[in-house]
Amino acid sequence: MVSTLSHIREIERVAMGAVSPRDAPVIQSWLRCLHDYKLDPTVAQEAYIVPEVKLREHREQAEELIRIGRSGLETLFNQIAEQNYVLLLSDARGVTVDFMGDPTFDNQLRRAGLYLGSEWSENRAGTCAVGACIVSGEPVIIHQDDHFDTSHIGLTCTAAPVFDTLGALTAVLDISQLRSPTAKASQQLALHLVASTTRRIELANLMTRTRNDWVLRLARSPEFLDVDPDAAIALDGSGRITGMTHGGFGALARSMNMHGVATRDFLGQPISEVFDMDVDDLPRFMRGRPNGERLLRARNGLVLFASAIAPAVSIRAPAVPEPRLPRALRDLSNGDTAMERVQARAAKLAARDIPILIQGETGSGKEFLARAIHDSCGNPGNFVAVNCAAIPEHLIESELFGYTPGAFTGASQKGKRGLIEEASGGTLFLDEIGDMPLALQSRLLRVLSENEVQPVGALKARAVRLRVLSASHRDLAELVKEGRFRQDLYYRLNAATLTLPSLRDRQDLGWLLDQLLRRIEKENGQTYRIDKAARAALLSHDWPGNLRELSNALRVAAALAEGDLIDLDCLPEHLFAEPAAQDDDELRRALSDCGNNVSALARKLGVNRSTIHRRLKRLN
Ligand SMILES: Nc1ncnc2c1ncn2[C@@H]1O[C@H](COP(=O)(O)OP(=O)(O)OP(=O)(O)O)[C@@H](O)[C@H]1O
Repeated sequence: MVSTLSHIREIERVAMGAVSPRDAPVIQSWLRCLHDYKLDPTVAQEAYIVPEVKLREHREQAEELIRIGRSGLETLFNQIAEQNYVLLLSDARGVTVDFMGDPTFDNQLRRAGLYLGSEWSENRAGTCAVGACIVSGEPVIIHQDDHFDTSHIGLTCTAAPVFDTLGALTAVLDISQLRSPTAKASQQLALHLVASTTRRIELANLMTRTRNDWVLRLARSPEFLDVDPDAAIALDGSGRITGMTHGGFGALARSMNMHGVATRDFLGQPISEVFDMDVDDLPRFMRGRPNGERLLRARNGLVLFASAIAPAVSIRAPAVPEPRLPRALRDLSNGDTAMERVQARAAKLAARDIPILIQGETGSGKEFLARAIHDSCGNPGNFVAVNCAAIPEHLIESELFGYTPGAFTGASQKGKRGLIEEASGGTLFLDEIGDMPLALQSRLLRVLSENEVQPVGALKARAVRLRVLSASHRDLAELVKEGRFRQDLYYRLNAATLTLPSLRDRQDLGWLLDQLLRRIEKENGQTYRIDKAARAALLSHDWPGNLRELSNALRVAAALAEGDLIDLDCLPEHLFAEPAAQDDDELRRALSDCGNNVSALARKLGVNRSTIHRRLKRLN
């Protein structure tokens, strides 16, 4: 093994610009350690294990990934345990959230940092496989004195990234040995094993998350098509790519000569842009067909084998077929549990004439959902949205109910059909219903009970047939208690409630961001890219104005973009503002009241754990 001193001298020579025979990823990482993280090669630092409480938080956040990845990890561990490898699954911040190793060596492994809770981010540990993999997004071997810190130069570590279906790096799988042969080539098999395990974890994750989409599996050879494909793509009902196994598809894209194209750029594209097929061809690729018929030609000519799996809702439960979500409701989310529940309930309610109250913070998409329910219910009439807070109080009555010619001073000579009548045969959407004056609440109640409307000044009522959806960001039950909202109207409007999650609690924020950007691209007739830092800033903001705020921020960013690149400079400054100090103190106190248990606090405040973690992170 090399001496500590000669290792330090080598790093110093590289720092001076000397040419080195080491692999490029190693040299790039050494330079980052020196220049970006200002690490000193002469200062050795033992491996860092995060405190128990922190580890619990990291594990809680990675809970689903650990569950999905477990069987792949166990299979891999069984293959490598004989050679005294240990296996580490780290999160995107480099903290080991799952670990498998031989308990006989527990003490040595813990000291070396090959243990649950060890943090292998590059800025803390210097060049290491997990850290270099997080930065580059590529599989990597960091063998013995490739490590920057002399404390780690005995180890050999091989890591590969795990991406979520939208291309964000969510975890790194690493296998390491305390002692290994000197030749780095001895780790090539390890590299192959971790890369194929991450490919399988990504596939399992895609299958779990895209139950409402088609999945197209791709393989270079027919034997592996159904058992261990090279990559998989999820497609929505119109044939657009909604997700993929990024590691596997990246490798396929390279063999299709698509070098330098980020796999994320394929999201939202019609499948016909990449392959010689259309959405209607998908059933042709389903299992049971001879492999010869399941050939798929890429646009560049490469021929692959493809196997299609229809949306799982109709496949997995043939006995009680779940209706596929109507198109308009299907596109509201992608992988957010709370939204999936809202969508499923909305689809069932849309089919019946049941009044629905939609609750949610401002900008969380209440009107968007109401419109989707209207579009799904098949009523031929209009969707008429009335914002009860925006119409001046003295006009609400005439706007809603209409009036007869000359009904009051200033009224039009021709009279006016009210919005309620406009909506007859369709949907009346009463937004901010909590702001409707009490007197009008009684008249509205009569319309709903008797299915007729009496315009101002009219002697006779006219029949109407309405579906009523209403929304409020205020707690209507509370307004009823305070006597500011009629209880009977509340029950009439609120046969069922749908509550939209706020944006900061959504698990599919990255997907929403891409959706909104696609919409802006269409409006502007131009495509955009968001760089890593800007994307991270967008993903970590709290979004008090929810989807409206995000959509506006992206519109401004697109306008400010140099060419097609959206970077930090294009984002509104308030995105980087810190929360008020008073809020921070309150949060600390609330956490301490809950015995420093994040889950308990999240339950108490009615938000996701990730929201609390994000705020705590900002508090440091
Ligand atoms: N699921 C979605 N996908 C894409 N865009 C959405 C989605 N939901 C809402 N939006 C967009 O977000 C913005 C705000 O949505 P919307 O007006 O429906 O919110 P709201 O909750 O009704 O707001 P408010 O409380 O102010 O009335 C709109 O521009 C809408 O197009």
